[in-house]
Amino acid sequence: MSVDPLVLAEGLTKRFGDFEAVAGIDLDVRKGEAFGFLGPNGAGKSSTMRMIACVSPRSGGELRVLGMDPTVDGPKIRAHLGVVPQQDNLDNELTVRQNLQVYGRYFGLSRKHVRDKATELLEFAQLTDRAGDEVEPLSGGMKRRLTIARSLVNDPELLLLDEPTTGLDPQARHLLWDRLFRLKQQGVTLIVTTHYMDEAEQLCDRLVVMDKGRIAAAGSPGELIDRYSTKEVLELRFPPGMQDPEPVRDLGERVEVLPDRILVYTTDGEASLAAAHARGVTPVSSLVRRSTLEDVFLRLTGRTLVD
Ligand SMILES: Nc1ncnc2c1ncn2[C@@H]1O[C@H](COP(=O)(O)OP(=O)(O)OP(=O)(O)O)[C@@H](O)[C@H]1O
Repeated sequence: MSVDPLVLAEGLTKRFGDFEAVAGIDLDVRKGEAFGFLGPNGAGKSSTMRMIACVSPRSGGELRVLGMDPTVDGPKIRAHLGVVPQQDNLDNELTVRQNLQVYGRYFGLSRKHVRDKATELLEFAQLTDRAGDEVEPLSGGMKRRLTIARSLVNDPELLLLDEPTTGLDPQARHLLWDRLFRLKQQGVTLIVTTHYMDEAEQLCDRLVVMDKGRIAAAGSPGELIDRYSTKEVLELRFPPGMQDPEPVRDLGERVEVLPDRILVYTTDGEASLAAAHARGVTPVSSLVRRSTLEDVFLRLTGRTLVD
C-alpha cells in the first residue's frame, strides 16, 4: 500500500518579478523521513521552504502539504506544522518558559496543557535549568534549541528547519543534531535546508541538491556519492597558483583544480599518492579521504558549496 507523501511538488515555481528563485522543481517528502535541501546561498532553498510553510504563495506548478493546497488551506496546514526560521525570533522580554507557554496559547491550547508541554519541551531542549531566565543571555545553541522546542508546542506532524545550525560552534551543532535525530525517532518528519554537507550527511535520509533554483540531483547521501563521486579522494595542496594537474591527471577517474588544491577522484587514494610521488609531484601536504556531498556538489556544478 502506498502512503501519500506529506509534501508533493510538481513544477513548483517562485518568481520575484522577472527572476525565477525556484524554477519548476519536483519532489516528494515521505512520512517519518528527514528530507534535506542542500545548496549554496541563493539556491532557492528558503523560497521553497516558505512556500511549503504556507507563508509565501507559489508562482506556478503544484504543491500539496499534508494532502492540502496551501493556497486554499494555509491556516489548516499551518496548525500541523512546526517552523524554525533562519533567524531566531524569540521574545526577549519573556523568560525561556514563557516563550514556550505564550506560543502554545496562540494555538488555543489550554493553560494546563501548555504548562505541561513546556515542562516536557524544556527537558527535551536541555533547558530546564534555564526555565526562569531571560532569553537574551542564552548562547546561540541554547536559543536555537529553544526555538526548536517552541516549534514543537503544537505537536507538529512536519517540522521545517531553515539552516538550523548556521553560526553555531561544532559542539552546539552536534547537540542540535542529536535532538533532531530524537525527534525523527519519535516519528516527526523533518525538512531541513542547509549549505553544510556534513549536516546533510548526518541528518538526511534523502535530499535534493539545489543550485540556481533547480534540483541538480536527488537521492540518499550514499546514493549521491556513489553516483557522482569515487570511493576516495586524494587532496594535494600547493601554494596558490602552483598547482599543475597534468602530472596527476591520469591517476584517478577525474581531477578538479581548486585555488589551493588539486583533487584526484580515485578508488585507491594511497596508490594514487604513491604514483604522484614517483612522478616527482611535491605538494605542500596531501590527504586521502572518503568522498562527501561537497564532492557531489563540485561535480554537479563546478563550484564548492561554501565559497
Ligand atoms: N523577496 C524577495 N524578493 C526578491 N528576490 C528574492 C526575494 N527572496 C529571495 N530572493 C532571491 O531569490 C534567490 C533565492 O533565495 P533563497 O533565500 O530562496 O535562497 P537560499 O538557497 O535559501 O539561500 P540563503 O541560504 O541565502 O537563504 C536569491 O537570489 C534571492 O536574492
